[in-house]
Amino acid sequence: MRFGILGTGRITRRLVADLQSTAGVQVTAIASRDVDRADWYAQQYGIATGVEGYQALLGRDDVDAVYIALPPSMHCQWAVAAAEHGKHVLCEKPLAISAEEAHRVDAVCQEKQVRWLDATGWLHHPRTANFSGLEQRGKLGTLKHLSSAVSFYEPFQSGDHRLDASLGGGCVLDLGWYAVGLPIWFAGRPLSVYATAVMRHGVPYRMTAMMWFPDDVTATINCGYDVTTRKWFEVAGDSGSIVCDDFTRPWPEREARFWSHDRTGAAESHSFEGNQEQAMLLRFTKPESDLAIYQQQTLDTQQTLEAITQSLQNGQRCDVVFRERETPAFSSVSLVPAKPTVWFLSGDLMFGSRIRAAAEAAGLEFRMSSGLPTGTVGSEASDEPKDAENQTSAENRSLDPVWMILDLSTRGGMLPTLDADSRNRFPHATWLAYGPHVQVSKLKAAREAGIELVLTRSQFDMRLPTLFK
Ligand SMILES: NC(=O)C1=CN([C@@H]2O[C@H](COP(=O)(O)OP(=O)(O)OC[C@H]3O[C@@H](n4cnc5c(N)ncnc54)[C@H](OP(=O)(O)O)[C@@H]3O)[C@@H](O)[C@H]2O)C=CC1
Ligand SMILES: O=C1CO[C@H](CO)[C@@H](O)[C@@H]1O
Repeated sequence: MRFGILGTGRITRRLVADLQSTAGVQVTAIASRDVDRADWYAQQYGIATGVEGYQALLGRDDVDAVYIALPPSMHCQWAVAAAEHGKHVLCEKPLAISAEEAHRVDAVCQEKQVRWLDATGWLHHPRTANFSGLEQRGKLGTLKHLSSAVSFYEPFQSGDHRLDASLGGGCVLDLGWYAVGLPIWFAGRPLSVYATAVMRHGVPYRMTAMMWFPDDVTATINCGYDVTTRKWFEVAGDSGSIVCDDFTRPWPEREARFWSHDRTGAAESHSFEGNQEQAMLLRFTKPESDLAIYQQQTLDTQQTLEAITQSLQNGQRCDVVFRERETPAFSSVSLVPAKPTVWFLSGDLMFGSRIRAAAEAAGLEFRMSSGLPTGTVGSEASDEPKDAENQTSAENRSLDPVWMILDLSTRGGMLPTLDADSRNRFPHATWLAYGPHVQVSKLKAAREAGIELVLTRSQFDMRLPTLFK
């Protein structure tokens, strides 16, 4: 994949090297507002072309994908413009400055059939799959509380966008992206948030928030610009905890690490090699790798940060109202033989990673979406060209759900749409619904809707390791 870069700032300098050292990736052009700066960077980093202005880069035939490394307020505009030019979009975090903008990026990329991902590196470090996988998760017991803290002492350059509200500045969108993203990754979508901030330079300078999740899971987070460098989290269950002190990026010259604790204080230390940015780039550029779980994480993080901002403004605890993706990840055309798939209807990324592990252990594909996929299985192949750009969507279309798993704690629920018609679209699927044992009426409604297997969360938990075998 041939990349063009928008912007010549601090993060660009770091990511160019990762782009240039990732297999299958080339950097062919870099654009700046100032042509001399573009040329200087091109020469300095061995990039073929320096381009004046971001728009000119989008028109180039030697660019398949853009890396957007601009201030946050410019992300949506340039991500949408890139997608409209048929370019894949790798955008720096935060994806946008509002949930509405983030969903616009998602919708346009889906419509134009280009891939998108935000450049949150830690999600792709090999360590992350380990600390959120079945084995570590099992040691926690039932999840209860999460904490995270991300800060840097005044990491500014002159005229820094972090201190300019009109450019999307402030620690909420910047460092809160990591601190809030962490509990979402483990616990799924929060129900509500409460936040308070120290304001300086017209932007949130230090922010502390509380988050509430289903099943009485809670989280406390802190981020800011006037505290020393911290990038830690603790995830605690009723029988153990995981502690990590470098989750956003390993400390320089040290391996990535975390510790698992049991209730007696015995700690096991884990360390990992790996370059998270290269892992992210490989995932982004390989057509067969599914980005849906990361895109959902992005959209849910953006929505939660919006509720945090609302709480800062009105001083109240705010519900987080999630909107679903406009264009579903599954559509009606099958171009290649369908692959048996476990489809998880939920926003719970943590549980999703466990179901993925169990599905993959049984040789099944895994997909997750928060809305019911549209389309049918095994419909006629279309005359759409099978070129490289279409491979990903073709691959997505060739899935045959053999399990449809419905998380009843998903907000709004999906039962009303589970009529016979929608179920008939997936003729090979066994339907399973699960939810907290206290949600008696939801479990009953699922049974009445004709779902074959209705389980409490703990029953599902116990059956999961062997369910698909
Ligand atoms: N993933 C990660 O680990 C990190 C991510 N980031 C994210 O990357 C993005 C960029 O951050 P960073 O590289 O530190 O920012 P910089 O200010 O260093 O660079 C931003 C670049 O955007 C361009 N730009 C266009 N318009 C403006 C404007 N009005 N003001 C300032 N710059 C402008 C400039 O390039 P030019 O003039 O050449 O067009 C500038 O060099 C942010 O969203 C940030 O959150 C940042 C650090 C780490
Ligand atoms: O994502 C980021 C990671 O660290 C930086 C501090 O140097 C942040 O400000 C930045 O935006």
